[in-house]
Amino acid sequence: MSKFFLRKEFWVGASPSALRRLSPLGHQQRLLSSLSFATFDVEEISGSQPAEVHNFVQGKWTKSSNWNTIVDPLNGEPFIKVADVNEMEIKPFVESLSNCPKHGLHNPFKAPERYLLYGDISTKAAHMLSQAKVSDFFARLIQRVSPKSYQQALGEVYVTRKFLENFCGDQVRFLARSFAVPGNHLGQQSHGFRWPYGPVALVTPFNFPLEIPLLQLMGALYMGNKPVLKVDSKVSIVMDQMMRLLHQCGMPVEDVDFINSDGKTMNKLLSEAKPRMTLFTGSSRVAEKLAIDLNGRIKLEDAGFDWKILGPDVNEVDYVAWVCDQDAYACSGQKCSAQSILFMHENWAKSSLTDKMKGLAERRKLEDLTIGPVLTVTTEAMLDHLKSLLEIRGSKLLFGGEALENHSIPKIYGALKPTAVYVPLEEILTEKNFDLVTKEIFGPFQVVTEYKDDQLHMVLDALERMHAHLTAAVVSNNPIFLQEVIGKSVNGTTYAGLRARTTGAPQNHWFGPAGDPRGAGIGTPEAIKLVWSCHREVIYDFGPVPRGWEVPSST
Ligand SMILES: N[C@@H](CCC=O)C(=O)O
Repeated sequence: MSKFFLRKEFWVGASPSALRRLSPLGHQQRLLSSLSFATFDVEEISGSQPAEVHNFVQGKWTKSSNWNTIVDPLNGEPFIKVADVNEMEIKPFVESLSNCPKHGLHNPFKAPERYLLYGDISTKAAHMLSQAKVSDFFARLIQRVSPKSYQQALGEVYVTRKFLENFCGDQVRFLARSFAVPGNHLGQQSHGFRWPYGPVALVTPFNFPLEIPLLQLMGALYMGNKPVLKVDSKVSIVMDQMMRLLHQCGMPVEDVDFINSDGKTMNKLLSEAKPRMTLFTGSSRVAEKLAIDLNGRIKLEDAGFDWKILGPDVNEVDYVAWVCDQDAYACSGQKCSAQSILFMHENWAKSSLTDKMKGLAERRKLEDLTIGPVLTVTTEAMLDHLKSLLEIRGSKLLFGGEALENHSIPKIYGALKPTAVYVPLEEILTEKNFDLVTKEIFGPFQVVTEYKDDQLHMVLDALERMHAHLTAAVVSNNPIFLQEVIGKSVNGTTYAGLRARTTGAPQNHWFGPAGDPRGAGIGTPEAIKLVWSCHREVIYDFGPVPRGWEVPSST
């Protein structure tokens, strides 16, 4: 088949056969019947055969009076119908959440067998995800709604599976491990327990349709909470199918509610059902609003204007250029961990690094989704931002800076070539430019700058002035340099060393912002315990009362 035909077929409607070619399983049949949990064949979803996303509440799948139509990000065809709950329809969700007591569905003193149940559910779900046809189903479904390369989508499924494997067997109960401290007298001992919040809410974004909601959802459940889950409607189809898989793996149907609605309805649900804790992953703007609306009962994994600093020691230029390319442009830059600014030591600036980055960026193509639609920023907005940056004295376009061509990505979404713009460090730091330069563009866009040895303090000043502190990379094997930068910065997930990156945190790395008491984490046992449980201390004091004890004088 000619290249031309492939390309054309791609834009005219992402036909099932063209889409199938994106997956290495290729023409191997994905029989719907062989995926007992799935309600559609992922390759067949199209304008003429739209898939449906339902809600799940009080143990049942439900529809609603309104349907929200999601368009195919590759061709604008309305291809998914989401049952959209409106403000008049939230009652069952409010009741369901309100039925869960503050002490949760389980805790160390109540239904401890449920810790084991969740170990079993994790074992089964991990096993299902380890089957090629199941992981392919989810990888392709992710690609359909949040376009990224097959490898990136499969990576998301892999992280999810590994996470589930980490919490098989007794590992869920070990999350609720308590400790004891001897008391002051015989019979007294203090015990610290991990306690659930009870009814909780979980709101997750479009960019990791499986990894973020699943990891957080399971964390919430492991610790004994009852969550209501809301995923960005553009991608909630993925968790609709995952919920079905979890039910098959033995998850009690009363344990999780799943709602699709607009933000206003969700806000109403939260204010009426009063979850004891809400985990929000998404934009800082919404995060700040929710923090007020929910009186601070919230944990956040919000935006990141994530930085990478290349230290004075230049080594492995090809490798470092490749990591920069992945960090800035994989998933079209739509990772909260994406590299937004690169501070290069002048030694790197003299190397071939930026040329190599340009070469790598130019390899990316829409055909395999190594570059693709930007779901929350339009092409125009990205080009306008670029224009404003190019007005700064001394700035220049390094590469990209143009809209993608020959595509049918709808206008509501962005389509930009991987872009890097150089802005001088002195200019970044000015009062006038700082906010502009450090504005996060959730797309394939990065700022590059350069510093000299005696300007490291200016780089550190820039880090100090930034607002979000999610991921960071310090690319150097010089321990003194690393010490200086790590000691004077705060980002929650910081990679250090020649192979440092900002993205691609697997389930075994804590991932989350630091420097904010509301900061949440995802992935590790520590993240689960911090986000989804609180400390409860039970102080046993059995006696005996000392022989001969007498009532003392009042104090
Ligand atoms: N593992 C993903 C982030 C998941 C977000 O919570 C990354 O490293 O970009």
